[in-house]
Amino acid sequence: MERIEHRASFGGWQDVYRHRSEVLGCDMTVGVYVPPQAADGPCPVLYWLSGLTCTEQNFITKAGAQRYAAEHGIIIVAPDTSPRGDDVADAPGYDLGKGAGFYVNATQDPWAAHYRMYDYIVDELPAWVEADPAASDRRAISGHSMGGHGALTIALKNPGRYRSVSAFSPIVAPSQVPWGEKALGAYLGEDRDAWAQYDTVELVKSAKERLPLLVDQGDADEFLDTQLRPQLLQAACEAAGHPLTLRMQPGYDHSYYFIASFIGEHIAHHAAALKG
Ligand SMILES: N[C@@H](CCC(=O)N[C@@H](CSC=O)C(=O)NCC(=O)O)C(=O)O
Repeated sequence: MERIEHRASFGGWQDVYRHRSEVLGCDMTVGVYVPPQAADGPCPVLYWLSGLTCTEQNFITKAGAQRYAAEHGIIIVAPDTSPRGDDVADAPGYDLGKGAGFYVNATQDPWAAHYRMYDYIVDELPAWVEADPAASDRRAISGHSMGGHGALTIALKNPGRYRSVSAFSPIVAPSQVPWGEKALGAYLGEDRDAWAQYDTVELVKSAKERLPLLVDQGDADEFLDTQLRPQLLQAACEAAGHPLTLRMQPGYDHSYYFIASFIGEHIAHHAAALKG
């Protein structure tokens, strides 16, 4: 493990680490914000999952989350979005391969060798984080777009592991939209039954824990009707009796300007759950 960035921020530290992932078979970079409260004892951890084309840098440089993490005493862990390296498979488009891991465990060649982002986020990354005495095992999870899909599916598939979950502009039904059909088809094969285990709209039907979902969605989002389709989540939650707060935010697009506008409210939401 190597610390490759270390910058003072709101009384704490915005760090970036490179560490070996055995699950992914490559080195990974991870942003870790450590609030000032960590000097006095372990702090809860919010895991942030970024979207297509992102590395750990997008969230830590654009979201403005450090101010709120420092206010509430929350560590924020923001990993890269796929395995990396010369021996890792890739594809020409921005929506498959490097930068587009979709938070699944791939079963198909050439992806299966490295693309195990689900296991990395659920198990290996928290084990690495929680080996540090600054971090507690009180966890929350959030993300944007592909990362919103990751946060929602991971929380729904792991009852009891997270105290709260939220998402910005998530892909809620990857089995029904072009980004998801392309990625799940490549990573999992053409059997659509295998896709359901990574599809929020499918997972809410039989969720074992009714963890409330907080979702913010801009109504001027360029991907709203083609890739995101939050009304599918609303209908699935209503049918299943799953608690959902879906906030359509007028005028906001898909960018980090949107995330920066509401990240403080999301961190306050997670802080309330993490304190309890
Ligand atoms: N047309 C874009 C598509 C990539 C894009 O918009 N990525 C979003 C996430 S989309 C869903 O996961 C993003 O977060 N980009 C990084 C940023 O800093 O804004 C393209 O070709 O890049």
